[in-house]
Amino acid sequence: MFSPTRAALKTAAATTCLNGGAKRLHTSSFEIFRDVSSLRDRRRQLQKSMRTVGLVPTMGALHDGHMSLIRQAAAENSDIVVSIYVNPTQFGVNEDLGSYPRTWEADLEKLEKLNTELKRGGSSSGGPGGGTITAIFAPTGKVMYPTLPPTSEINGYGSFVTITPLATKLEGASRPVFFRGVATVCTKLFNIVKPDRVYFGQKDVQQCVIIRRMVKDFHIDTDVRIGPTVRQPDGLAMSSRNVYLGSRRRAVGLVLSQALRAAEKDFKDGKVSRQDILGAARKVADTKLLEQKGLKPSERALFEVDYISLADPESLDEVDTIDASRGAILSGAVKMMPIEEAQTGEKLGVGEDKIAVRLIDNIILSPRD
Ligand SMILES: Nc1ncnc2c1ncn2[C@@H]1O[C@H](COP(=O)(O)OP(=O)(O)OP(=O)(O)O)[C@@H](O)[C@H]1O
Ligand SMILES: CC(C)(CO)[C@@H](O)C(=O)[O-]
Ligand code: BAL
Repeated sequence: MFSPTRAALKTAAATTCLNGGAKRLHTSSFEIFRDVSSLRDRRRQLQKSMRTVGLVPTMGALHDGHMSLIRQAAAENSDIVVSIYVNPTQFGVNEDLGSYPRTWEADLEKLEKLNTELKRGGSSSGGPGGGTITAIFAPTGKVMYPTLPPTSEINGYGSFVTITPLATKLEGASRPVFFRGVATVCTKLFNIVKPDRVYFGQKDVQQCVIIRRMVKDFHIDTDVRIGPTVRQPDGLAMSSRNVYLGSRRRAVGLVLSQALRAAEKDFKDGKVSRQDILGAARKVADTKLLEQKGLKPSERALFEVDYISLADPESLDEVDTIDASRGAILSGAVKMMPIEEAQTGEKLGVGEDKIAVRLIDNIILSPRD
């Protein structure tokens, strides 16, 4: 019988929760691994028992988007590994690594709650597919980057995985080291966990395309599964970074999903040209920006559109006309600028809305038969 090493902490010892005003320890159903060898021991044991493993890579600050990926993994595997690691190499030197939300205790509680639900679910051992969360992998920086300290410099030294030209397009144009960092850390995670299946969210659509390409080109023995984008009722895509948005920027930030929806409507109405489809999206964004610029600094939330793209689903090359047999990816990024003047009593986000926030979103325009 496997017994956890010191590195595989039982969450019982790692988390506390408030219950009726009193702090109490609660026992939990998964193990937390901080190093590679103990997790590998566990993986070998699962392999011997013919169990299947689904890996859900995350950077923590968990929300319903992450939970839906875990549910999907539970429907398709017996055991789920959730990794929580804020990977420094995917943040550019001037990006928000330092302020990226870190909510370890709350994350564990959410995972515990979900596991209870999965255990009660469809089958005797777990959710509809029988799966439950078996392990959390929360490595240290030294574990993930054992030789050289991680660098975010474009020409910095290190062992990196690069997937070009995909990594240079769309998000990569504004975040030049982003996908090098993502591909590198995911290669490490896949090597460590050896998952049968890996789960990624469509919200980060370029990441999905790149991971698929990486798995194909490096013959990585895993199946890439993509979960749908989970949204707030008004359409805003859930994202860990949404906590930075106070009510004013949150309301205006909806412009991205609204612009993409307008473009999707044109496609559904039979239009296939770039000009028509992106024109519809730009009109929504331009109108909103003009409206905001007309308001007082204490009332407005300004934003910059980084890109709105209509691209081929595999190459991510921009397309002039949608090929009906391939469909296209409609995607965009906007930067919500810091608010200029807060009102008394205004609901502000984490960081008091002084941090610029990059929002991304996309819609898949499916091939027509
Ligand atoms: N709204 C969502 N719906 C479905 N999957 C999501 C959603 N948001 C994130 N994911 C997926 O969860 C996984 C982990 O993402 P991550 O931890 O970076 O969260 P995030 O919300 O994307 O954070 P960020 O604010 O950095 O974009 C990724 O595969 C990502 O695509
Ligand atoms: C896949 C990932 C966990 C790699 O750090 C990250 O890019 C994310 O959360 O989308
Ligand atoms: N989910 C994307 C992670 C990032 O923006 O760094």
